[in-house]
Amino acid sequence: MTTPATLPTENLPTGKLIDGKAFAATLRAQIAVDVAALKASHGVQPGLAVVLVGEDPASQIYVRNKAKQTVECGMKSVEHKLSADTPEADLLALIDTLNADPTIHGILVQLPVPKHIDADKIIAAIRPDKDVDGFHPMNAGLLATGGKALVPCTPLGCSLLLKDHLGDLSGKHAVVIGRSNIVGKPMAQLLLQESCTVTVAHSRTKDLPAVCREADIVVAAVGRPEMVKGDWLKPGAVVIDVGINRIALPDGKSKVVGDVDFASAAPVASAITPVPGGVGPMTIACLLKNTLTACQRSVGL
Ligand SMILES: Nc1nc(=O)c2c([nH]1)NC[C@@H]1CN(c3ccc(C(=O)N[C@@H](CCC(=O)O)C(=O)O)cc3)C=[N+]21
Repeated sequence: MTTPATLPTENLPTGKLIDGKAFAATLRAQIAVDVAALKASHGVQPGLAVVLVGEDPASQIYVRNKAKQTVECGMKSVEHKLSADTPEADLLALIDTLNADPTIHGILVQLPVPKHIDADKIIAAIRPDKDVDGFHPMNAGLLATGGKALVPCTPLGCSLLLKDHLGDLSGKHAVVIGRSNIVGKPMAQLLLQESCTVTVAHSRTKDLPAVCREADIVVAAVGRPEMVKGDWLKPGAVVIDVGINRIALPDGKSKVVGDVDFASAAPVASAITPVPGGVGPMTIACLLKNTLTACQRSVGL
C-alpha cells in the first residue's frame, strides 16, 4: 500500500521545481494532435505493443499507465501478458509476430524479464525500427554515432526537461551518476550531442561528492535511494533525479523516492525534478513520442 505521494514540493520558491508531470502532459497533448494529423494524412494509426512476462506488481502498474496514455493520445494499444514460466523461445516467437505485424510500430518488452530468459537476446530480437525503448544495439550505435536512432525514453525525457529549463546546454559541465545501458550511457551521449562537457561517474569513481560539486548539471541514475546529498552540489546546479526507489515507511506503508535526497538538495540546486512527478511521467510520454516517430518513419516521414 503506497501512502499518497506527498510531493516534497511544498513552499519551494517558484522556478525551482522542474515539473516533469506538467511537461509530460503538454508533450502528450502535442502527440495526440500529431497522431490525428497522421491518421488524416496517411490513414495510419500508430500501434504500440507492450509485452509483460510474469506478475511483478510494479510492472503491472507501469504497463497499465502506459496502455491508458497510449489510448488517450489516439494510438492503438496492444498488451500481451505471459506467465512467468514462459519459455524464452515462446517470447521470441511472439516478438517475431509483432515484428511482422504492420499495425504495430512500437514493441516494448517490460524489463526485468524472468531469470531463465536472456534479456539481451530479447532486446536484440526486436526490429530496430520498432524498438521504442531504444535499447537495441543498433539504436545504441546510431545514438553514439549521431545517426537516426530511436532514443531510450528516460534519457530523452531528461534531455527535453533540461533543454526546456536551460535552453542552450553547450559548454555546461554535466555529471551523469550511473553507467547503465538504459539510462547512464545514452544520457551521456545525448548531453554530448548538446555540447556539454560530460563526466560519467559510477560506483568506482573516487570522491564522488567532489566530482559532483564540479557539475552545472547532475543526472542521478544509480538506483540508490536519496544517495546524492545537498552538500554534493555546487550552489545553483540543476538536478535531474532519475531514481524511482520504493522504500518502506515505519507505519508499514511504502513511498517512492529518488536517488537524490530532495530535502537537502532542493535548497542548494537552482532547479530540481521531484520524485514522483518528474522523470517518470516523461519516460512514458517519450515512449509515446518514440512510437509516433517509428510510425512516421514507417510511412516515409
Ligand atoms: N522495457 C522497459 N521499458 C521501460 O521504460 C521500463 C521497463 N521496461 N521496466 C520498468 C521501468 C520503470 N518505468 C517507469 C515508467 C514510468 C514511471 C512513472 O511514471 N512513475 C511515476 C509514479 C511513480 C509511483 O508512484 O510509483 C512518477 O515517477 O511520477 C515509473 C517507472 C519504465 N520502465
